Formats: sequence, structure tokens, C-alpha cells
Amino acid sequence: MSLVVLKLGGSVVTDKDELETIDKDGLAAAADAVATLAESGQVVVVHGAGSFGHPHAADHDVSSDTGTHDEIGVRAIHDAMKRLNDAVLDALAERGVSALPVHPLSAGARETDGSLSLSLAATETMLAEGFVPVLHGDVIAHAGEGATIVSGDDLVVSLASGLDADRVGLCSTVPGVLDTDGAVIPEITAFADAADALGGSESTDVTGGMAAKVRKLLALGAPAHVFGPDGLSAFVAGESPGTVIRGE
Ligand SMILES: Nc1ncnc2c1ncn2[C@@H]1O[C@H](COP(=O)(O)OP(=O)(O)OP(=O)(O)O)[C@@H](O)[C@H]1O
Ligand SMILES: C=C(C)CCOP(=O)(O)O
Repeated sequence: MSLVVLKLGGSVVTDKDELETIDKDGLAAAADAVATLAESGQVVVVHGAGSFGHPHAADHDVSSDTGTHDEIGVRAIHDAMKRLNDAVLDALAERGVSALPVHPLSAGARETDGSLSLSLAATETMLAEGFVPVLHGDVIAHAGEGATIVSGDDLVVSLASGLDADRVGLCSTVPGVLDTDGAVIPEITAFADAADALGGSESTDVTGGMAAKVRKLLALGAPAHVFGPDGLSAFVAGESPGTVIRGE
């Protein structure tokens, strides 16, 4: 059975400019897409943080490489992500999808050099038992740093390579990676292909926005599709909307 790893960007399922606010239409469209995918194969969903995780991470000065030992801060970030995860699970349940949470804080850690080790046991067994695991960007224990942020994009890379996914999709608010004229770049095989146009994110984003996304996906070793909400149904149908990022 084919396996799809799909990331729902925080900018799709939340209103990134309003603290802890769900984008109801964005979440509904994304949940419809997951429901369609789940009818014909296995799906792992990962969602980003949007206006839930990022503002709390910024408040506590935590990023992907700057950590904290303050458990109050760690819990504030994690609890916000659990609230968003609950909303995603509810939207999937309303569509008859047997979705279950996997919270990265309790399933992985970073080593001193920042490399992520994520246990796949829960995710693999859920898939084998017919569930749809739903992971999310989170805060995670980091050797020598306390706890740092793990982005949904990092999780997509670990999951797609560890589970040998057949297809990888990242749905953001932009229709793909854009060039300096605002046109979608159809294919990226090296960072230089898009470097001039790549910036961070327009909203509070402690994990680096599109530039970081492209770097991580180039390291994946399998093609990954970056597209906007309008490309969701094409991705679900097996097409190749937006930008495909192919690492070496
Ligand atoms: N060249 C570019 N092409 C497309 N988007 C770009 C580019 N440069 C910067 N960006 C910014 O990157 C953002 C997308 O990255 P972002 O990390 O915010 O996406 P996301 O995965 O949907 O959100 P989250 O990180 O909350 O999950 C766009 O909204 C845009 O502001
Ligand atoms: C800020 C937190 C908690 C996670 C960030 O995940 P992302 O939105 O996928 O980059």
C-alpha cells in the first residue's frame, strides 16, 4: 500500500497573524484532502505551528538551535501545539478519518550537533493498524541545550526517509517556491536554483520559513512537492503541483 507523508503548513491551518487562531476554511480543505488520501492508502500527517507554537517559542527565546531549560516555557510551547493538534484531529474525525496524535516531545530528541532522532515505533504501528498518525512541530529535548524547536519540516524529512514514503507533500500558503518575479519555480535541485528569492517568513517564524524548508528538503534524497492550498487536490490526485525539490 502506498504511503504519503503530507505536511499541512501552519500558515494553512492557522491565521498566522492572530494568536492561536484556526483558519477554519484552510483546515477544512486540508482535512478533506487527508480524508481522500486515507481512502486509498496510508497517510502520515504533520502540521506546522502557525500562530500557536511560533509566538510562544519567540516569547521564550527558543528556536531550532537556541534552547531553554525553563520547563514552564517548554510546556507553554508544547501545550499550544497540543491545542492545535486537537483541532486538526477533530477536523479529521469529523470526516471519518481514524486520526491519532504523536507528540514529538515524547518520541524523539536532538543530539549535540542538532541531528534529530525520532522513534518511528508509534507511527509505524498506528499505520499498520489502520490509523492516521498526526505529528506536529514541537519543542524537543536537545543534548547540551535543554529543549529546542523541531519544525514540522524536520519531522517530514525523518518520517519520509525512515518510513520510505512513496510521496511527500508540503502544503503552504504560497503556490510553490517563488522566483524573484513571483513565478513558481517548477523544480529545484540545488539551493542556488532559488537562493536569490529565498527569504524567511512574513510572520513570526522561529524555524526559518521557506529558505530553511528548501535546505531541509534538498537533504531528503526523495522528491518533495511544495504547493499551496489550490494545489492540494492535484497532489491528492497524484499530480505534481507547485515546486518539486529533488536532492542529490
Ligand atoms: N522564494 C519564496 N517563495 C515562497 N515563499 C517564500 C519565499 N521566500 C520567503 N517565503 C516565505 O515563506 C513562507 C512559507 O514558509 P513557512 O515556513 O511560513 O510555511 P509553512 O510551512 O506553511 O508554515 P509553518 O512554518 O508555520 O508550518 C511564505 O509565506 C513566504 O512568506
Ligand atoms: C514553533 C514550533 C513549536 C514548531 C515549528 O514548526 P513549523 O511551523 O513546522 O516550522
